[in-house]
This record gives sequence, C-alpha cells and structure tokens, in this order.
Amino acid sequence: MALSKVDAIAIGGFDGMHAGHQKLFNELGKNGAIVVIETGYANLTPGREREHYTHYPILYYSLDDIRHLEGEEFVALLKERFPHLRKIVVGYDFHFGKNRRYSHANLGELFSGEVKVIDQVCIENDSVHSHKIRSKIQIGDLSGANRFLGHNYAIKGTVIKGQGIGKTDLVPTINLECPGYLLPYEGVYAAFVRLDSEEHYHPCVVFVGHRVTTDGSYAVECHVLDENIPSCERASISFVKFLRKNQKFESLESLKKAISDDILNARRELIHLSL
Ligand SMILES: Cc1cc2nc3c(=O)[nH]c(=O)nc-3n(C[C@H](O)[C@H](O)[C@H](O)COP(=O)(O)O)c2cc1C
Ligand SMILES: Nc1ncnc2c1ncn2[C@@H]1O[C@H](COP(=O)(O)OP(=O)(O)OP(=O)(O)O)[C@@H](O)[C@H]1O
Repeated sequence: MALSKVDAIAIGGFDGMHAGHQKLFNELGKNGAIVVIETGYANLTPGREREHYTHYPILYYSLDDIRHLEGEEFVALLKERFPHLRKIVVGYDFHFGKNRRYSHANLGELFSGEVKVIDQVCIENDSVHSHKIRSKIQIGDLSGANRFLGHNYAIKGTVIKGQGIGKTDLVPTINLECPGYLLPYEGVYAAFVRLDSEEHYHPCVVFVGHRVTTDGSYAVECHVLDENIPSCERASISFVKFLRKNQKFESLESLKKAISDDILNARRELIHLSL
C-alpha cells in the first residue's frame, strides 16, 4: 500500500510486537501503518524483524532524529508524512517529544483527527511490556515470555563452524551466530527450527551458553530431532520451553547421557505442537 493512502497509524517502539502492541494494531483498519520509533535497544525483534508479525507497512524513525521535537512539531511531521491521516493509535502510557513531556492527552489536543488510546493490556494480572519480556527471557522463562508475546520468541542467525566434536562424540548440531538478538538464559530448550528459506519448522533441542564441559566458548547450537539435516547457511529458532540449566559434566559420556535425556524431554514437550 502506498504510504500516501495511510489514514491511521500506531506509534511506539514495538520491540517484540507483543500482545499489547497487537491490540493497537487491531484498531488500524484497512489503510493503517505502523510508525516505529527506533531507540537502538530493540533486541527481541531487531531492525526489520518486526515486519514478520504484522501485515501493516512499517515506517521507521530514529529516536535521535526526533527526540528534540516539541509536540506540535512532531504532529506536523506526521501530517506531512501521512497527508490523509485521520486516526492515531497509542497506548495508555505513550509519551513523546522533548524530554518525553507530551502524553496521549496532549496528542489529543494537538492532532485534529481521532486519538485512540488503548487501555493497559494485562496477562495474568501483569501489564505486558517489552522490558518484562526481556527479563523473562533472561531468566529462562520462555513459556512466560511467549505468553506475553502472543507468539514464540524467535531468533535468527548464520550458521558457523562448531568444534567438530558434536557429530563424532555427541549429537550433530547446527552452530549459530545471532547478532542483535537477546539470547536466553544459559541452558537447554525445546524449540523449533527453520532452515534457510524452508516453509516448515523441525522440532529440535537447543543449547545456549558456555560449553563449560568442553572448550568453554559461548555457543547457540541446535540438534534437530529425528532427522538428518542437509547443510544450511541460516536458521531461525522458535523457543518453546526451558528444560534445564547449563551444567559442567565430568566426562563427555555423562554429557552425552544428559543430551539424550534432553532429547526425550524436548520430544515430550513438542509432540503435540507444530509450527
Ligand atoms: C541438547 C544439548 C545440551 C547440551 N548441554 C550442555 C551442557 O549442559 N554443558 C555443556 O558444557 N555443553 C552442553 N552442550 C554443548 C556441547 O558441549 C556441545 O554440543 C559440544 O561441545 C559439541 O560442540 P560442537 O557442535 O561445536 O562440536 C549441549 C549440547 C546439546 C545439543
Ligand atoms: N501493555 C500495553 N497495553 C497497552 N498499550 C501498550 C502496552 N504496551 C505498550 N503499549 C503501547 O504500545 C506502543 C508501543 O510501546 P513501547 O514500544 O514503549 O512498548 P513497551 O512494551 O511498553 O516497551 P518498554 O517495555 O520498552 O517500555 C505505545 O503506544 C504504548 O503505549
């Protein structure tokens, strides 16, 4: 859709495109668009990853370029960019402009069209916010993070070379480098993985952390369950559930035993799910 046709916008940082954000998007109608104010800290859906969680076009502004604007200047900028703008959707805690001085109430005074303010979206009596999702991911509570997101937390990366002992002594794994993403608490997770541009996801078990049993280096590695996988260049991991903490094992044999238990546990978690 041409941006000149846009008549409704939602404004915010929108890192994660979580359940609260989606409530704003539901108000946009057929000629809507999303305006992302990019702080530079987005690490749940960095950069253009947000576009996978909406069908609306997204326009990006860097916070550094607009943070000095007074309220009327910000509204003028929006009206210039979207000449047919008649509706702005924001959340209950939205603030903007110089020193974040302007609230949704000020926006209502400055903008001649409709300002739709969305009430606080809560899940399990807790208001949903990107920073709370980050905290959950950092303690390994991927189930909680996913409930707040409304979708599984997903990271993307390029395949890199591993130590080479997985295939020979343990299980084969895809080693990933995932710049820009918040990586979960060190441990083992049940997950799904999509390779290159495949349409479907494979059930897998993922290790995130320092390989304290072997070379000590940091790794994100994924073992695809029940399949031999052709080599690939990129992969996306969609996390489902935390299984256990990273551990130092006394031998490769005991690590191998733990990994086979992880595989059983992951299979049990994933059996009724598909992506
Ligand atoms: C399911 C799974 C669980 C793992 N758990 C641990 C662990 O608890 N501690 C650890 O040091 N390494 C763990 N690893 C990482 C292994 O040390 C790693 O796969 C091995 O060093 C081989 O690495 P490579 O694929 O780079 O050759 C785990 C790997 C997998 C696939
Ligand atoms: N739980 C929520 N309920 C209603 N509106 C929300 C909620 N979370 C965010 N919004 C609104 O969505 C827009 C984008 O907000 P923002 O990017 O600051 O998300 P956030 O989750 O609050 O992030 P952070 O945790 O970093 O503050 C804003 O207009 C904000 O008011």
